[in-house]
Amino acid sequence: MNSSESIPFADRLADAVRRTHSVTCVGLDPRLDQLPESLQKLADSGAADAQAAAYSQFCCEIIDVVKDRVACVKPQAAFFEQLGPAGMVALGEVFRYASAAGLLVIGDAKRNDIGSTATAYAQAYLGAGETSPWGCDSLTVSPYLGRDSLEPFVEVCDRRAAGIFVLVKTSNPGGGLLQDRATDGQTVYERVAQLVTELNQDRIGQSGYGPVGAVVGATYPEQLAAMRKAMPHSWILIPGFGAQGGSAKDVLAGFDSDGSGAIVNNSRNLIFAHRRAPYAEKYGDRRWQDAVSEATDEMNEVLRQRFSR
Ligand SMILES: O=c1ccn([C@@H]2O[C@H](COP(=O)(O)O)[C@@H](O)[C@H]2O)c(=O)[nH]1
Repeated sequence: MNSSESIPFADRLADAVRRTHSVTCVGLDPRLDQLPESLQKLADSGAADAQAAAYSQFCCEIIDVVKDRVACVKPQAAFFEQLGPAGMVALGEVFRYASAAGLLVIGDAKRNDIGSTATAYAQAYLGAGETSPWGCDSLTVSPYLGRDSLEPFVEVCDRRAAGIFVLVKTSNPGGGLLQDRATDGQTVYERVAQLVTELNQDRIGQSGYGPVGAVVGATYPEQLAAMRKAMPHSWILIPGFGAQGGSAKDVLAGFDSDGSGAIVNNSRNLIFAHRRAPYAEKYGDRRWQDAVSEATDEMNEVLRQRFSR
């Protein structure tokens, strides 16, 4: 975990992308009804702790499959929180397992609050040792409470060589209701991007990127291109690829001219590949790990080919 790391998160991510030749981020979003049958059986009793154990095993097996294929994973806290305390224990297991496997961990919990409470969230997810049950390398955060709510996260990033991804232009169809509102000649998401850039100032590492990254959806390719230009020193986490309709062509504009600066998340279409064509026919439920492996290789390849054109 980041506790013993002194290399900034942004530089570690750049290294990991270079080493793995992959910009894929595997989203760990376990859903009981989509798990392979063998794991659904583990949760047969319906008890939260049995389901949490199934989620933990599922995610850890995925980590085993993808650890040498991708730079990072993004466990989605919601699916674990849904199970209460047992789920949160499982989430911690997944964070630690991924980290021990050498993957960078992006906790997707979209946290934030007023400054003093934000500090507690930051220490919880990005802190180290006894102050942090989670110790992720980075965390998704909401900008909605303003600059003073983001600063505590940035301070913990400075101390722990961690990173954050601020929600700038989200992938969901309804995000525009607030994010696209224009005031003082700019949209809300453009203003958030400006804030991201301001917070990164004086924090740029050797890779050319700072600890304050941004979330911009693959489902808005034009805005993604504009956001790439607006935040030249931020890593962009691009969700919305695959199940939400985003394609390799759509994400291209999120990258810098040398192919760096962005990672593309795919959750359902990778981790439940055994349920969809062509992998369902080929591997079925019993060889679900092979389906994850091939789907991940395919995503890597599709993105590499796009860059080489
Ligand atoms: O704008 C956003 C921000 C976060 N997400 C999260 O990413 C994954 C997407 O899952 P898929 O199965 O690949 O659609 C999920 O955890 C979302 O909460 C997002 O989709 N859009």
